[in-house]
Amino acid sequence: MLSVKHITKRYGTQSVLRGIALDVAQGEFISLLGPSGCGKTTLLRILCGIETPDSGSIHLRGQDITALEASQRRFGVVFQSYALFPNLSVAANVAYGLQGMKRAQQHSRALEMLDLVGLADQAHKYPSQLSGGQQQRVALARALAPQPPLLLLDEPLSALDAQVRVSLRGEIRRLQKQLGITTLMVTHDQDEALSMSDRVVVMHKGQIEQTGTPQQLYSRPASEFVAGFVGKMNLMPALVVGRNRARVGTQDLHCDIEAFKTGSPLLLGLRPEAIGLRPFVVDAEPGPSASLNSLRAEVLETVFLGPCTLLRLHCEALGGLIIEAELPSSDDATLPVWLQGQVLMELPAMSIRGLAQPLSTLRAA
Ligand SMILES: Nc1ncnc2c1ncn2[C@@H]1O[C@H](COP(=O)(O)OP(=O)(O)OP(=O)(O)O)[C@@H](O)[C@H]1O
Repeated sequence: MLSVKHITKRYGTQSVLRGIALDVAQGEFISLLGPSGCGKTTLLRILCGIETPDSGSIHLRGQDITALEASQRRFGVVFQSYALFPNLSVAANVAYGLQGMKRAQQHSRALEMLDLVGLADQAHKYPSQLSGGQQQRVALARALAPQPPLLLLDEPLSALDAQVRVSLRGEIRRLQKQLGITTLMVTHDQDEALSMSDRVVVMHKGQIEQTGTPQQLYSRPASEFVAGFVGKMNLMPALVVGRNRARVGTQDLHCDIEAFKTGSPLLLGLRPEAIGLRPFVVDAEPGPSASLNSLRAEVLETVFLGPCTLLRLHCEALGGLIIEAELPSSDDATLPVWLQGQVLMELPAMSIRGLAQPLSTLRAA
């Protein structure tokens, strides 16, 4: 439905976007996720038509729209600041973009949209009489009223307090699915991106680092940056020593690294919640098996986080690395006594991923 081809943008000597390419299907909800300054807002502004790229093109349903003005593109846009007209009623704000329609039609369409966002009874009020969350719902109704081909959301929830933000996430997603409107949202909040999107585009230094479903990004991050930005991950420098086997410190680990060549250095990634812990029994320490790597470790610290407890573990065999594990809290939220001193740390082979360049991309290069 939307195709972005090799967009580049410089401001002076700074290269802000470097060869962005992205295809979006009809009805998809895509998040552009990345840290401050990675270029996501610039990309959204280029899509809106309020900024021009230095090179590359944008195609909507096969038509090249790169040279079209923002007003000709007719995209719905919602900004972080609600940008409502303070001197117009809520209904008049929503009707604002419906200039081509007759007045009565404008009004009934505005009421219909306000009904969709649950604000039909607030139509007569002025923006200053509404809460932040309500104002953002009005902005959403206004953006959707002219039935735009594409909805662009620029950090739409970041000005709201935490509770409103979470409930509006669900509301925006429900509405987007109901209307089947193709949507791109800029955010720096990973929870927001993971919970709302069909696919997430992770951006870093003006480039796309990885594109995938929330589940793909979480379970198979392609790089150290994605692993660190989307959730938490233990990172272990390693050397591939055989098929699905890598050495960390003095320890060989079974892991899920099919695509890596023997002899190549790589970074292994392991989520804290994938790690199992058992009591350590002297002389009963099992060695690594093909499915589970069992290693002795010392508990350095435990931090209670509510739904889980974070443990920092020192593992001599892994070259003295500090590994973080997360244990789900029990009913009474107390930790077993054996979680002091020495424990047996179990690292499931299938959860240990390779994060450096896989063999296939090296071959392609
Ligand atoms: N009009 C401009 N003139 C010069 N530099 C700009 C301009 N707009 C953006 N930049 C620079 O381009 C880089 C990317 O900015 P952009 O706003 O796209 O990042 P972002 O990922 O959206 O960050 P944030 O989340 O902080 O908004 C930044 O270093 C910014 O300072």
